Amino acid sequence: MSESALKYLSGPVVLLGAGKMGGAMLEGWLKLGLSSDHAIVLDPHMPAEAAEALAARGVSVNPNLDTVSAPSVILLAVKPQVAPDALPRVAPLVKAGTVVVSIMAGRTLSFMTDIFGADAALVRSIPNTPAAIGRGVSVAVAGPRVSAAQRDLASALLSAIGIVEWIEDEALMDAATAVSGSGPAYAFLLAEAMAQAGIEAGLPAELSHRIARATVAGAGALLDHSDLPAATLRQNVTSPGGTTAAALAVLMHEENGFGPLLTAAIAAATKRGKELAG
Ligand SMILES: NC(=O)c1ccc[n+]([C@@H]2O[C@H](COP(=O)([O-])OP(=O)(O)OC[C@H]3O[C@@H](n4cnc5c(N)ncnc54)[C@H](OP(=O)(O)O)[C@@H]3O)[C@@H](O)[C@H]2O)c1
Ligand code: PRO
Repeated sequence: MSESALKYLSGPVVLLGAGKMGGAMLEGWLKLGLSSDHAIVLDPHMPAEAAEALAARGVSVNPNLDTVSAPSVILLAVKPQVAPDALPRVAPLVKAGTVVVSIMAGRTLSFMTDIFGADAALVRSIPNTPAAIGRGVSVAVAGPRVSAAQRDLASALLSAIGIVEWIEDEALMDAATAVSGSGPAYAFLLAEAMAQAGIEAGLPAELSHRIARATVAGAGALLDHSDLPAATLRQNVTSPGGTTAAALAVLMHEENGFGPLLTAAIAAATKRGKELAG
């Protein structure tokens, strides 16, 4: 039900918050066939130029809410911290048949139920920024009122920006957010840190940045194209007694290596997700 789900919606898709992630999702939907006259963006401080560019493509930007007909979907893409102010404004738009999909980190189905009511069909999800090139990863959990058709529609909206993994247990969402939601930042940090380390090892700065970036990107592409486990791809780089083995002895140190460091980082992100729950 992917493309046709977006092409033949009965009501509009309302996007609350057209920032980095919401904006990338809107682009994905329009590319996959959502008619622009079925797209409504609510983002009160959007720069005039961006609002005009969307309006020129037929998207309705910040219309009077009284003129909005029963939405098929409302996608909540504001920051979790502004949710208590921003969400009640769209609550009256929720009608029978509307599915509300959140991409807010931390904010729980229970938090949304308090705003939209116990009868509302609610999905909590977490995408990531490779969504901007259609390579996102989204993890999603459906609330009890979500019908099979609404789950398919939420899947179609999230599939427009990459792959979707549905889970049944909402308690896993903060850890999933820490791994895939925040995860691209860890990979970008790896490229930054490798470039800096190369400079400290004597490489000219520009060369170091270029080869570190291309190496992280190339390794990601190889991981994507290969059927081999990541550990095998790593072993394929590692000649016995060679240079990689010397580096990995540092990076795979049981106490101070990458493993315990990432475990601590992901625990910190998971904890922050719980704090944002509200
Ligand atoms: N970025 C990520 O990697 C990522 C990944 C997964 C999930 N998320 C989630 O996605 C959500 C958005 O994150 P983001 O990175 O896209 O942030 P962002 O770029 O700041 O986007 C949020 C947008 O909402 C707008 N906004 C603020 N108050 C609003 C209101 N009352 N009504 C409507 N729009 C309002 C903001 O406008 P102003 O700039 O004018 O305030 C901004 O355009 C967050 O909940 C985050 O947890 C983000
Ligand atoms: N970006 C959001 C944050 O940092 C959610 C996951 C990625 O909170």
